[in-house]
Amino acid sequence: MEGLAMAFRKRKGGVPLVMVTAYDYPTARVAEEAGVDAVLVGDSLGMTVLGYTSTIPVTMDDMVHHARAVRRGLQNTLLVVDMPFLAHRLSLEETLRNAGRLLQEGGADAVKLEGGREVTDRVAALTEAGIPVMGHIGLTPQSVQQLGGYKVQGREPAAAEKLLEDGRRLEEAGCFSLVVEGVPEGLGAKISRALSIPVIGIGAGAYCDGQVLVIHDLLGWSYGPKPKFVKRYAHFAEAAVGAVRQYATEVRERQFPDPAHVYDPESGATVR
Ligand SMILES: Nc1nc(=O)c2c([nH]1)NC[C@@H]1CN(c3ccc(C(=O)N[C@@H](CCC(=O)O)C(=O)O)cc3)CN21
Ligand SMILES: CC(C)C(=O)C(=O)O
Ligand SMILES: [Mg+2]
Repeated sequence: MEGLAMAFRKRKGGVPLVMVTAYDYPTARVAEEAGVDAVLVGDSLGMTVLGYTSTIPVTMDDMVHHARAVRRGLQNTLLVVDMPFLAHRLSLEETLRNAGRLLQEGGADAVKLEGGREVTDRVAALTEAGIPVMGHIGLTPQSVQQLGGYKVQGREPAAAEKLLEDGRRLEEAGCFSLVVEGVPEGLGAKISRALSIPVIGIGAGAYCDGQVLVIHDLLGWSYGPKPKFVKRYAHFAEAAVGAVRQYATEVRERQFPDPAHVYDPESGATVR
């Protein structure tokens, strides 16, 4: 018996790994029933379910709250929870305390944190403390103010080389897997080939060891930005508006509730 994160790490080189975000009990149930390999409680929850325009306002308490709901919806699926803005930036001690909360209170199997070579000391400390860490480089949304928007990263050769080296150092520091976001397909391929841990891409092309998408994006239930890498597999927002409209019409036309949805229905329409 070994941990889910270590089992995930070993699956590099096989069938591509599938990760999807979840933010609450129903999205977790959907992910697990669909048979994904890992679920991520992403700090993207700030945008998808809390209505913020970035991930910056998301707090540790937010992450714990949503992780607990997702945990209740999962049985055997690896649960990774994002460290939110600054949760791993203040000190080693704060980093350990925050990651510890995600495991102890949130029920996470592993944490994910944004950053390259500048966070390898924290990756090593967490790993030594028994906390599996997934890295995240490239388009790192917590640095949106510095990046000047959600822009593709690593297009210049020097920037690409730096990201590749960041990946190498994160693996060396102990990451069991690495998310690479928003880079040209060739760089996603190069990083995946260079590392021995699974590289999970989002907007990083077809040659990564796995893919991750925000569940609201793939369900067609997002209201925020629409990155090029998103493919919609359903149209939930449209379907939901249609359903609520129909309900409203039926109430206004006294078609709902009908006898099937009433206790001890009266026999005639004359009661009204
Ligand atoms: N719903 C949702 N899906 C996500 O994938 C996601 C979030 N929210 N929130 C956090 C970050 C933000 N993400 C984003 C947001 C926008 C773009 C975007 O519009 N990118 C441009 C690239 C422009 C360029 O060429 O540099 C695009 O057109 O795809 C990318 C990633 C990814 N993450
Ligand atoms: C998109 C993934 C990688 C993420 O970090 C998030 O959902 O917050
Ligand atoms: Mg995130």
